[in-house]
Amino acid sequence: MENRDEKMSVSESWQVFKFIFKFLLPFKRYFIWAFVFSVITTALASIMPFVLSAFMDSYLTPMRATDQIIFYFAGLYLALAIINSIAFFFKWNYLQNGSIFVNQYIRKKVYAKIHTLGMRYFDQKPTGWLITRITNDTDLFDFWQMLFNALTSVLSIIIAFIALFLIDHQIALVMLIFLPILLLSVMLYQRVSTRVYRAMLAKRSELNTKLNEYISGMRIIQQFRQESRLGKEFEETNDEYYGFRRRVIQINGILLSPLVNFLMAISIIVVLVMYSDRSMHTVVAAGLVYAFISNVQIYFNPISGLMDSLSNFSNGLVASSRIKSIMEETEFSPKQATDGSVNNLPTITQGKIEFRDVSFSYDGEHQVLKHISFVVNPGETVAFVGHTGSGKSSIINVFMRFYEFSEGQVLIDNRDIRSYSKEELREKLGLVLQDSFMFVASVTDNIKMMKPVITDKAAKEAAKFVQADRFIQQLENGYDTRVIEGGAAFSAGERQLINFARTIVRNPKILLLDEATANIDTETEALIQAGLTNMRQNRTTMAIAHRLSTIKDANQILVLDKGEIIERGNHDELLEQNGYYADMYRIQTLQNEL
Ligand SMILES: Nc1ncnc2c1ncn2[C@@H]1O[C@H](COP(=O)(O)OP(=O)(O)OP(=O)(O)O)[C@@H](O)[C@H]1O
Repeated sequence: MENRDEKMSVSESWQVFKFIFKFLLPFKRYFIWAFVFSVITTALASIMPFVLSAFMDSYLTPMRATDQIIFYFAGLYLALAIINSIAFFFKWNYLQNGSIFVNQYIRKKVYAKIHTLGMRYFDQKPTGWLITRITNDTDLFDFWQMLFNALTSVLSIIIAFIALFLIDHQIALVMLIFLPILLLSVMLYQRVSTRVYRAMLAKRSELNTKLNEYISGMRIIQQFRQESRLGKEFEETNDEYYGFRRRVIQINGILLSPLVNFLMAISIIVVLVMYSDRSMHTVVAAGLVYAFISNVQIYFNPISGLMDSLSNFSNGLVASSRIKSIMEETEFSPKQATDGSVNNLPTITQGKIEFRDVSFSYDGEHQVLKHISFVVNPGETVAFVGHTGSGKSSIINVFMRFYEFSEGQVLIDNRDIRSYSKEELREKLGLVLQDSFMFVASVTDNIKMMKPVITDKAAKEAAKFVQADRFIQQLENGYDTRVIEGGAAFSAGERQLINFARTIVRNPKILLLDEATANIDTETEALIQAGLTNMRQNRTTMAIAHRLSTIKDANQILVLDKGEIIERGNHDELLEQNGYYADMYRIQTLQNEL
């Protein structure tokens, strides 16, 4: 994706620009006001030297300037300076606020969009890449500022030129010669700086991706002593990033101000030479020379700003093209037929589940589920067993609507799963994964998942129900103990118990247990098996388990192999079949005995 940074065609840039404009429009009034105040400050900057020039030429000769005249000119100059400062204050405020609002708005939109995307999208995008888009790229979305700066720079040049022309049209026309040279330097700067700047941004994105990977994988990194290798890798990327940053500084240092200042110095010399030449034949008013030179400065000064704006503009376009690609992403989370409607939505009352000839692939090429069919009656438990990678979790992924399936039908209470609203499915399907994520909040809030309708009492009851109460009571602050990010201070088993409570407090009709007891030691497991049995009462359950002892009592056990069901029946029936399940069971029993 970063490689897209290299070059954008004109039509691509235009598309991106149109896309950007949609986000800028709601905030246009900030920029219109900023522009109005900017016209005032620019005009005043050009006018103020005239006041001084008039004073210098008319009164700066012996005995001419009376107290009253000095007072009059000083007052006028001061009044203009005050108006200028006030106008500058408003210009600055409108501009900065407008930019902040645009950034805030686009970030909110990108974040909201990400929530509509399906798991398939997240499978493909590194987390660090996404974080960079939402944080850094949205910051580069400062188009109003850039457009504004470019516009006011041009305006400033035009006003200054008019002033020069009014003072002395002959010398003013000579000043025009500098314009193509200035434009050439703008183009040169843009070409050189954009390339380096983009490379720097790409490195920053890479750095974020790496950082995210390192922090999330810290445990494995430490376990396998990867610190020094990854440290070196990080250092290399970091060095490269700072290398590009230094080059950006060097380019700016050489091209941005010094070049423009140098050209300005030459033009001032030209002005002085021309005025000197003129003074040979006629009287040259010093005040006018001062006003002219002041306006020459106003004429040149915006050029560095213009260079900067144009360069930021093209970098912003690249950043925006990446934001655009997220906003136009169509890898949505699977749609429900009832999306958008609020009335007559069906509800799950029984909890009957049926898979009819379901096939599924993550990438559209490799089928990971092939013609899966089974029925689970309300209140019954179906268990999936099989080798690693045989497709057990994929059945749950399909059922949870994390991914769209291509063939067959999934039914709940004899209705197509797509006919239920997302909210109904999230409410009635309780998923317990192998490892559960905990949020930075109290234990109670982690059970309630910040849902206000769930009372503290209900949260505690749920914890008791799944046998989590005992360990929570032993925590320093009991249910009020604050959980640190990810629940790192809890054991995996403790996190799992809280997860059980979190699931059960919502009273789901259907339970999905994906290796739910894998992280719990045998002693704790014995304790919570009772809790799990309670949880399963009056609920339809789909359970995945490697330890067959935990699913012996399931009404139905489906044995999967390479995405197909190869055996089905209850524990006794499967032992009788003497196939794959019976083998697995014998091996596990033997291991336990040993
Ligand atoms: N997000 C994904 N994108 C692409 N392929 C995937 C994805 N998740 C799983 N797979 C592939 O689908 C197949 C089935 O995986 P699944 O996770 O369903 O197996 P499983 O039986 O649950 O395995 P385990 O017991 O190890 O959890 C595997 O070949 C796996 O590589």
